[in-house]
Amino acid sequence: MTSVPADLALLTTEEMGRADRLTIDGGIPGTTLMENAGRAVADAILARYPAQATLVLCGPGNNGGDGWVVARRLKQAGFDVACSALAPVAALRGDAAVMAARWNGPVLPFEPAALDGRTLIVDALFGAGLARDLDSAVLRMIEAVGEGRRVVAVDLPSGVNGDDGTIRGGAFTADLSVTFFRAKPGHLLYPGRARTGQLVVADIGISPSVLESIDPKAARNGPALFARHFPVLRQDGHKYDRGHTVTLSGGALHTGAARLAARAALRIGSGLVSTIGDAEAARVIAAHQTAVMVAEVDGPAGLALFLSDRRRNAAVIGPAAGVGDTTFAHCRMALAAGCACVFDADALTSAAGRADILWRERTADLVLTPHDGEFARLFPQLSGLPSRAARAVAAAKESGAVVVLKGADCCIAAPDGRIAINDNAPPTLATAGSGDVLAGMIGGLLAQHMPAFEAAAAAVWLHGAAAEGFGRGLIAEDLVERLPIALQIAENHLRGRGQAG
Ligand SMILES: NC(=O)C1=CN([C@@H]2O[C@H](COP(=O)(O)OP(=O)(O)OC[C@H]3O[C@@H](n4cnc5c(N)ncnc54)[C@H](OP(=O)(O)O)[C@@H]3O)[C@@H](O)[C@H]2O)[C@@H](O)CC1
Ligand SMILES: [K+]
Repeated sequence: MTSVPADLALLTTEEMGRADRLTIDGGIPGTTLMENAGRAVADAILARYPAQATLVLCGPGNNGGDGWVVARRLKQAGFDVACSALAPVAALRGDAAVMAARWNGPVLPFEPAALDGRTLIVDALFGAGLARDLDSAVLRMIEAVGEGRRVVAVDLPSGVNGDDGTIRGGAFTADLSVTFFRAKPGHLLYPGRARTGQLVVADIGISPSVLESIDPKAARNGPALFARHFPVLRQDGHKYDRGHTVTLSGGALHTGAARLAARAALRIGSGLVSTIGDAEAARVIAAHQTAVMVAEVDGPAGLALFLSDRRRNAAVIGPAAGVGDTTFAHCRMALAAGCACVFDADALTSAAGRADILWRERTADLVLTPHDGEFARLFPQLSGLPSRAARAVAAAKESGAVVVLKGADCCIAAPDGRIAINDNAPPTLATAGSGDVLAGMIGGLLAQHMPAFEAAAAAVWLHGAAAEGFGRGLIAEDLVERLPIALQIAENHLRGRGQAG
């Protein structure tokens, strides 16, 4: 078994290199893999675009090797094709040299003039082997390609770092990227994701069995990642089997966030949910809630007493809680009570500069849900890491918590190094209260005894699925009401009726 589901695995460039080597060592020649790779790109083009004047930009390594194959295959299919090679063809080595020798069409100098009259550009300059920033000759070519032409990237748009989606000096913006065997983190992480265009993952003859020894730690988030741990509704089940989520409210004028979180926890299946707050807040909450229970709880000591009932097994602290010592004390009380905790929003800001106390006092599952600003306050020492994924993984290792680094490419990281990258969130999710709903969803799944990493991954994916297709006008309340639809979509995926993943 691999740490992440084999179908959803994302491979770093080093891991992909191992997959290639294991396959070649297993008896499939490198030239066969390269021929399969080039054919897959050509087929993806032929399936989408009419015959047209095409330029294939070939780099000095095996990515360029794929390019010579694409050129030959498109020419065979009736395209008018020329190649332009970054390095002298005579200097090519290995499989790439073999494929270049099989090309019997024009090879133009690597100059912007080569683009004249060509409407389709195949970018086969660099893929997994990108080792440094692009030089001026390549940047000039990218600029000359401009926006009027269609770009198809082989493996990755040149300039995108496959490991983390960062850009090395500049990068092509592709309409279509065809990668091999498995997607790479850089396809899903911004800014790389914005350069990737439509992503096709092609089978080039590498057996999924190589993943056993590679044991990748990164995955695209999807139902298969959390299905095994998702709460099952038993015919003879009872609401008390499905946990009790507690969401802590801010003051009387700040109860909405905890109420949203509570309703989301209930919708996602928590058997019981309580929203608690001080005397004034409790009265406001009581005027709004029906299925969610309300309790008056005053201060950290009151919270400790309330949570001493072990049936209240998950707590969401932070939404509109207020920044300061009281919220920090609430976090410590929740940890001491031994329930699973979600710390969000003001809980995270309140912990800035003293978060190590929380990491030491953690007794059960803990999930942190920062956006980038909260993350920087909580983990200032990690802000220099090059990507959001790297920051999330390092923070999870440091805190012992599952870290949900929110954003369009939300990263969910576990202390053991696993990371799920989410890609189903529409931009409409960036709306007030959306984070409160997510925190409540995670709390509701923790209450149902789901392990923290899978609970967080499931909540993030369902949050995206709930928003998908709604369009403009989505508000946080809609998300909660659409959770049953999202749950149904997840079930359909798992029955193989939805899209892969
Ligand atoms: N392995 C396999 O069997 C299979 C691999 N496949 C394909 O191979 C690709 C990986 O091939 P790869 O490892 O040769 O790396 P690649 O991306 O071609 O670049 C390396 C070359 O670029 C150069 N270079 C790097 N950065 C540069 C820069 N900024 N500016 C200028 N030069 C730069 C670098 O030079 P060096 O650093 O050595 O000086 C080296 O010459 C992979 O993405 C997939 O498409 C498929 O065919 C399936 C089978
Ligand atoms: K490329």
